Amino acid sequence: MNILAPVRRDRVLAELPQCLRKEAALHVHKDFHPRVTCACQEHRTGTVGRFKISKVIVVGDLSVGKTCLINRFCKDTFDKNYKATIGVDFEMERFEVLGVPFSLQLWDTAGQERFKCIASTYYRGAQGKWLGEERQWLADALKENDPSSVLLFLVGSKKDLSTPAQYALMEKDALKVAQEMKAEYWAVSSLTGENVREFFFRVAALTFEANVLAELEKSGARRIGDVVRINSNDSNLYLTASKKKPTCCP
Ligand SMILES: Nc1nc2c(ncn2[C@@H]2O[C@H](COP(=O)(O)OP(=O)(O)OP(=O)(O)O)[C@@H](O)[C@H]2O)c(=O)[nH]1
Ligand SMILES: [Mg+2]
Repeated sequence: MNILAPVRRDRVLAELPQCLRKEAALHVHKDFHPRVTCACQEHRTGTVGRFKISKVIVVGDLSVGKTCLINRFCKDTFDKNYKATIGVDFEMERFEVLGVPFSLQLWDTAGQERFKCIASTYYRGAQGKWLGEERQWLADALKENDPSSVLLFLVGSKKDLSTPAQYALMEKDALKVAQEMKAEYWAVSSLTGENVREFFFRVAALTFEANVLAELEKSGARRIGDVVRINSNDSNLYLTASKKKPTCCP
């Protein structure tokens, strides 16, 4: 029985959303990895789409706009009054990627120093992150995770506050920082909504892709969709038999 409400039509991804700047992107492929597309077509995505929920942790200095960014995407609202986040909040967002349900838990942490210790306990198991200028955030957040399983995004906030000339100057530096951190660069405005949806869709898509690839890797010889036959008369109790040969995967 499916007790979940259907995924909103505006959270459906049929194609890979593109990066903002090719110079600082996690990858620049036009489409999802062919193994991922194939696995989705053949319903071989394992725990992705069933139980798995990916964690996205938004970190950065106080008042840089973390809460507003999440609220613009999740609730399409914007509050010009600043209310500091205390500890940590979270929102759940459900997507459908290549026909497979996929959930992201968006964790909104406090930028204020005195709440930082609370936030750091939530970093564990995170797969996507957003960072302000302070690089200490990156070090703290990565301490709790295997860096190879984390996707990093460096987001410039409040784009509406700069003139195009000011922005162009800032972007040059930001791209350099993103390259050094091996992060994908984005610039958004929660006030106008510019790039907010594009950014979260890109996060969802790349996280989904990485999860499915990891799942396929894990299944290895035991391909997702195989059946395990148990025969008590057999000295070799566990035999795996492939139900269906994949048709399009290498
Ligand atoms: N002009 C403009 N103001 C913004 C934007 N995003 C956030 N702000 C303002 O910046 C202030 C801080 O925003 P928050 O989202 O609360 O900041 P935060 O990073 O969550 O702060 P902490 O919870 O203390 O860590 C608020 O007054 C917002 O209205 C934006 O895109 N443009
Ligand atoms: Mg906040």
